[in-house]
Amino acid sequence: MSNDGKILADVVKNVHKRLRQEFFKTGDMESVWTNHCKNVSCLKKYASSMHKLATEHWEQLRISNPATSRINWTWSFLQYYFFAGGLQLHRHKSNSDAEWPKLVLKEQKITVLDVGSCYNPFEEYEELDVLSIDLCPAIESVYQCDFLKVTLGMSTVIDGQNVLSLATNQFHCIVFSFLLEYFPSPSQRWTCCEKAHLLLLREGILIIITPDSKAAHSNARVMRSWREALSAIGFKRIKYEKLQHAHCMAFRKNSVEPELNDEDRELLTSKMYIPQDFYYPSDSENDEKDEIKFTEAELAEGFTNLPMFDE
Ligand SMILES: C[S@@+](CC[C@H](N)C(=O)[O-])C[C@H]1O[C@@H](n2cnc3c(N)ncnc32)[C@H](O)[C@@H]1O
Repeated sequence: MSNDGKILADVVKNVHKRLRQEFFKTGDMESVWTNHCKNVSCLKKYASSMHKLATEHWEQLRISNPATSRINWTWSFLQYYFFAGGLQLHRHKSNSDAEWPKLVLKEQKITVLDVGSCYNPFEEYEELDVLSIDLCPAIESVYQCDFLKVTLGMSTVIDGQNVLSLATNQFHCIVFSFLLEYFPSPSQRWTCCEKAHLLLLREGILIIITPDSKAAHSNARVMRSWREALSAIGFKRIKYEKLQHAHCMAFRKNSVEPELNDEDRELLTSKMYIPQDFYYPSDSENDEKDEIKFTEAELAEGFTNLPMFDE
């Protein structure tokens, strides 16, 4: 394994682990998150490590084996849905009422909100009009924004490098690529999904990509649980694929926001779990459990160092 890749992956993994430890110890998500957001040096180190890991290490795998890439998968799904008849097919399948304002592209561009973008991996595609946001951007073309806290309103407001507010019913697509497992609490994951629903145009697409090097069936229950939760707010999963290192899913916004009471919300939130929510993260930097579950090749890529892998 390249030592550089391992060091970078450890930085990423340890931030996730520390957040989970803090949440386990205190049970107070709000203060854990506030303190995390104030820890600028940690956020910056994470951003530069993640950027380097993705562009210098994972990119090599993308070149040698394009079918492993979450970026390629997303782009190919978006082409199918917006340019090759997918939208029309799913409109027909959903028996939608004719009253829906039809989803149209502006100047043949798909408006994308990439949440937790880090280094703007989708900017390479001309057909995408991407607004990339991150808690701590790794590069200038990504705007600073805490998606958990940002207000949603009538318009998107950007002040310098900061996004202050996001307009509802505006985006054709929202991307959560390796985002949800960053959060130590299911309620934060659920907040993100509810916000995505409000921000998307009807018939728009939420892409969720979550890391996992194991066979598809080993975390099938988790993926099914997420699908059930999202379906309750009008997201229909229309595509699922297990890549070598990730679950890739596309959810279509089929309906407007349903009325949910506190009880519904609590149940749906609990469905947004990940396996590591249920155990205390060990302090050991080189937990043996991590090592034995994966092949040499996976370890070499550093993929095992993202959370879904170290349950
Ligand atoms: C594992 S990285 C994924 C980067 C990129 N999306 C990818 O697929 O390579 C997770 C990113 O989510 C960002 N993030 C975490 N919480 C966030 C929040 N509340 N709002 C915006 N970005 C957030 C982190 O700063 C980090 O850059």
